Amino acid sequence: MSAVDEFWTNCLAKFEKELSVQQFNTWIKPLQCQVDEEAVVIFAPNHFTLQFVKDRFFAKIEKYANDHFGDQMSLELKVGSNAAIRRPVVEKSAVTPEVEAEVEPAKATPLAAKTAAFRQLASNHETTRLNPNFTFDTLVTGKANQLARAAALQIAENPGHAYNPLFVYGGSGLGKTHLIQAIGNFVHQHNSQAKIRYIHAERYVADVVKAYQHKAFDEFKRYYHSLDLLLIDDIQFFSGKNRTQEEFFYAFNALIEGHRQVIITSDRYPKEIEGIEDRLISRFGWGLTVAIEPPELEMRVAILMKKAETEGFKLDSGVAFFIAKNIRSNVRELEGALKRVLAYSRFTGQPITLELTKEAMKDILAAGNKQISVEAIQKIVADFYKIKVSDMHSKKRTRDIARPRQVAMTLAKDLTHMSLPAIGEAFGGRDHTTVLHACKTVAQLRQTDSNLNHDYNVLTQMLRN
Ligand SMILES: Nc1ncnc2c1ncn2[C@@H]1O[C@H](COP(=O)(O)OP(=O)(O)OP(=O)(O)O)[C@@H](O)[C@H]1O
Repeated sequence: MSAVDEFWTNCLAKFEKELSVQQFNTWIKPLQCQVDEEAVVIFAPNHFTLQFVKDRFFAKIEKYANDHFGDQMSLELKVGSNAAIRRPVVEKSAVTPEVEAEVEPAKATPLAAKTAAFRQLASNHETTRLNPNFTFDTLVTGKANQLARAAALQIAENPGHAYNPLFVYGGSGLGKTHLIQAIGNFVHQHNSQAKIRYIHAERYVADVVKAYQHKAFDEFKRYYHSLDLLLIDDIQFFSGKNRTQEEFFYAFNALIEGHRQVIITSDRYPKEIEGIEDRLISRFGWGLTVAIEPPELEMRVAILMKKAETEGFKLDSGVAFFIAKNIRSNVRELEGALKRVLAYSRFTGQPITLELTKEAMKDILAAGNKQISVEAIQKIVADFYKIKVSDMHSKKRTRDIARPRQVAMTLAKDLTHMSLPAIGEAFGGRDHTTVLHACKTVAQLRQTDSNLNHDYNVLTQMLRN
C-alpha cells in the first residue's frame, strides 16, 4: 500500500468510528484523496459537499495529514475527482440516423459564429433562472402536496444525498414548478456558490438543437454536466426527441454519479409518458417519485388568502370561499380569478365584497357551469381505460370493466346534477343502490390506492377543461 493509500485508509477508518453511518456515507465516503509533493488534495464530488467538509471536517483532516506526513504538507479541498482513480463507466449509445435527422445541422459553422452562439449560451446560463417568489414560504401546504413538500425540503437541506432524482408529477397548474423552484431558491440561499439551473424541457430541447447546429456539444456537455442542481420542468416535452433524450441521459448519469441533484417534473407518472426511452424512464424511478394532487377546498381558500396577502390586501373569508368553491380545477386558474376580482375592484374603485366578486367572475362562472354530460363521462372514462363505451351499459362484471364503470358512475355523481336513479338509468338501467355502492367503493379505493386516486383526478381535470 502506498503512503497515500495508507493515509487515506486510516483517515476513513477514523471518521467511520467517529461519525454516524449516514454522516460518514454522505460526507466522507464520496471524497477522494491525492497527494503531491507539497499538498494533500481532497476531492469532493460537488460544491455542497466541499463546503460542508470545509466547515466541519477540514481541521480534523488537516490534523490527520500532519500526523501522517509531517507539518510541511498543506491541505487543499477541490471539487472534482482524483485522475488516478477510475470512475465507473457510464453506458453509452450511438447516435442513430433518425436522431441525426431530428435537427438540421448547419452545413459549416464559421468559428466566429460558433463562438458568438456559445458566448450567448454561456451568458444565458450564468443565472439560475429561478423565480425568487417561488419559495417554501409562499407555498401553501395541504393534503394535496404535503408529501411532495416534505421530500422537497429534505432534498433542499441535503441535495444530492436525500433522494436522487426527485420526480414530481401532477396536473397542470398544481404547483410543480413552484415546488421545485423552492428547492432551488433554498439551496441558492444557503450556498451561493452552488451551480443551479432551472430549465423548462422545451428550452433544453432548443439548447440541444443549438448545440447541434453549431457543432458545439462539448460546450453543451461541459455546462450541463458541471451543475450541482439541475431542475428540469415538464419532461414530457422530451417525447419523441431522441437526440435530446440521449444528451439528457448523459447529463443525468454524470450528475447522479457525482452526487449532484436532479429534479424532474412531468404532468404524468413516469411510466405513462409516451415516446421516452425505457432507460430514461427507469432512471426516473431511481430516487423518489411523488404526486401533487388538486387542492381541496380549504387549501384553495388558504392559497387565495396567501396570494391576496402577497398583493398587499386582506381577503374576506366569505369571498375566498366563494372563489374557491367555483374554481376547482387548478391553482393557476384560482390565481387568475383573484387577479380579475382585484382588477375589477381597482377599476371600479369599489371594495372587494361578495357582490363585486360575483360580478367580476360572471364570465368565468358561466364558462365553468358548462354542463358535463354523462355521455361525455362515459366516453372519456372508456377511452382512458381502453374499453368500449358500450361496456358502460353492459352487464359484464370482470374487474377490468366493472372498475372503470364504477369510476364513471362516481364522476357522474360528482360532476353532474343527476340523481342516483338517473345515473343508474344511464348506466344500462342499473338500480340506484348499485350507483351508491360504486361511489362508496371508489371513495374507499381513493384513500388506499394512489394510482386510482391519480386516475380519478386526471379524469376530473380532463372533463372540466
Ligand atoms: N400550494 C400552493 N401555494 C401557493 N401557490 C401555489 C400553490 N400551488 C400552485 N401555486 C401557484 O399556482 C401557479 C401555478 O403553479 P405552477 O406553475 O408551479 O404549476 P405547474 O404544476 O408547474 O403547472 P404546469 O404543469 O402547467 O407547468 C403559480 O403561480 C404558483 O405559485
